[in-house]
Amino acid sequence: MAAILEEIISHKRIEIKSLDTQQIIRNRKPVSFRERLEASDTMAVIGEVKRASPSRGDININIKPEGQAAKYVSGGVDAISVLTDKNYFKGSMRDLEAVKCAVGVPVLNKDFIIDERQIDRAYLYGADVILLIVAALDDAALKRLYDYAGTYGLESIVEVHTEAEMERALAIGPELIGVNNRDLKTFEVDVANTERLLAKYGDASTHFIAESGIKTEADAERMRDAGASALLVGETLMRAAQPDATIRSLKVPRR
Ligand SMILES: O=C(O)c1ccccc1NCC(=O)[C@H](O)[C@H](O)COP(=O)(O)O
Repeated sequence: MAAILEEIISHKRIEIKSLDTQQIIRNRKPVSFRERLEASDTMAVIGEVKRASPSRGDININIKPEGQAAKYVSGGVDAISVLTDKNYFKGSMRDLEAVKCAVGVPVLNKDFIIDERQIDRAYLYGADVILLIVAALDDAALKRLYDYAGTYGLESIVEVHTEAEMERALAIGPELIGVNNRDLKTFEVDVANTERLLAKYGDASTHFIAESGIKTEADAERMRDAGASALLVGETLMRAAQPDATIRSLKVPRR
């Protein structure tokens, strides 16, 4: 595991000790990102609320998440990702809740999930989708957490960066796989990683989401041509003067 991921996960182990295991009333039906993606004739875009990151430091820390989310929606975003980790990304579950209250599109709880209680919390705060990072989980935990999210009707994006992780992800038959272009060992970002992995695995019956380092319409076209049907975009939108216009430019027609 990359050193930064190891460090984040060891903080998560401490964080989850104080998570409440209260009984959760399952009376909310999550909004499906997969259905929206399948109905779209353009590249789907997940806009991310990302105040800061380990690789970039502060990006836009004083942002109002609900205001940023509203700009994303006016650009036609298909889902909104909210980074809720506090220590490394300066986010919170309150950010996610604020976004959920402000928009109707699916909301992704972007965090480092290693325990069922984090999934309970994601549902409780209004998430529709969660992220499971293959590099942070063994096979048994990956399957267990994937299935557990499904009991709430939450969709999971199963994130990979390497071929070995792709093999492990495909073994559980997920509907959504995120291909991260960021190497967490070096922080190097290269959209060619999606091209490389999808040249080998692009025929699998799943939806591929290209994550990280996407800036321009040309990047979106490259990701589409590689076989991705969605993009996850953080820093570019957080720094954009007009995020709505940037989103429109990334929603390139599907082939
Ligand atoms: O962004 C980081 O520095 C980072 C470091 C360690 C673990 C995860 C990290 N990023 C999470 C993400 O996956 C990105 O926020 C997401 O893919 C958007 O990336 P970008 O468009 O490049 O901001």
